Amino acid sequence: MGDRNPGCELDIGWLNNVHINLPAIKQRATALQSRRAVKKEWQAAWLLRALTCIDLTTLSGDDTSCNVTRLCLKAAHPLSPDLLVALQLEEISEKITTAAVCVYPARVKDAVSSLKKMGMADKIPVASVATGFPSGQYLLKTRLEEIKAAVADGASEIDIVIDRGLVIKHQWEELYQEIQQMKEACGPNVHMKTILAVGELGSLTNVYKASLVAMMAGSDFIKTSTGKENVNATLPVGIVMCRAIRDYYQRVGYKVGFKPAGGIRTAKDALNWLILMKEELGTCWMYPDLFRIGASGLLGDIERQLYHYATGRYAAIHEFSMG
Ligand SMILES: O=C[C@H](O)COP(=O)(O)O
Repeated sequence: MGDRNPGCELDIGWLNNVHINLPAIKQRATALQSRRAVKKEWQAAWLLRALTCIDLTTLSGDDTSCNVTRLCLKAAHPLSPDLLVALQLEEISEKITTAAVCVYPARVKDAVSSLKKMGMADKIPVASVATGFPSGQYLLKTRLEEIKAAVADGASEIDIVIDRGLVIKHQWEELYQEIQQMKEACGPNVHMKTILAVGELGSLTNVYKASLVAMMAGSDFIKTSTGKENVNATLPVGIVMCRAIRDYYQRVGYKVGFKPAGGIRTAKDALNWLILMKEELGTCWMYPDLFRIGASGLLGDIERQLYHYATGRYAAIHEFSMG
């Protein structure tokens, strides 16, 4: 990924000048899904692009070094050799990896050592969730320590969660300061993605304001959800966050990345998110330096659709090495 977002002063006036037109956002989300059809070789190319933007994730209570190793193997070799041949991609197979792996802080060492053993540590970054994921309901001191520990163990990307209470109570100054401290805890070389947990923020207006505060405080990416809320990544929320990113870019001059995450399971979902990026932010936001999809269960369906494109038939999900 490129430079880090320097952030800017907290601008409360900007926050107070926000109006979200809910029916228009919903209409736009519906239109995005129906207007643009990506078919045949274009669909295969878009699915490959989506694959390279995935933060391949495991965030389960029963994660062990074994399934983290398997995750890393899958991230490094997401498509089977047969499928790569069928797609005529064998010559560039080393370029076809997921964007990162994403794990709990306690599993960072496992992921780093697995990738090192595969010779992929320089190519696939390890992202760690942190700051009391998924709730964020821990003392700030503990949350900051968690970031530092994950970085010390080798994480080069940190996905922080915010304290949703600060958004619900409109404590923008406190939110700004907490995120700034988290950025500082990440150190100079680590990219920070800020998870807003949009399903718990109460309104799209709050989503827009929280997006702006997160960017003003220096977040390199803003991310929709932890995957653990009742409502996770939805297109209306994505539109609002992308417009906040666009507004921030126009005013501050820095391109912040976007990561939808939570409940993204199908190739069609992935295409819809890519369409949203293209239409709302433009093609430069369709690459892993500015776009990630956080997903634990998406890769299997992308593989399945690519298999169908290459062979004309569908394979069962269990025919692939990991769904
Ligand atoms: O950060 C990524 C999310 O936790 C993934 O959510 P998911 O398991 O619903 O794909």
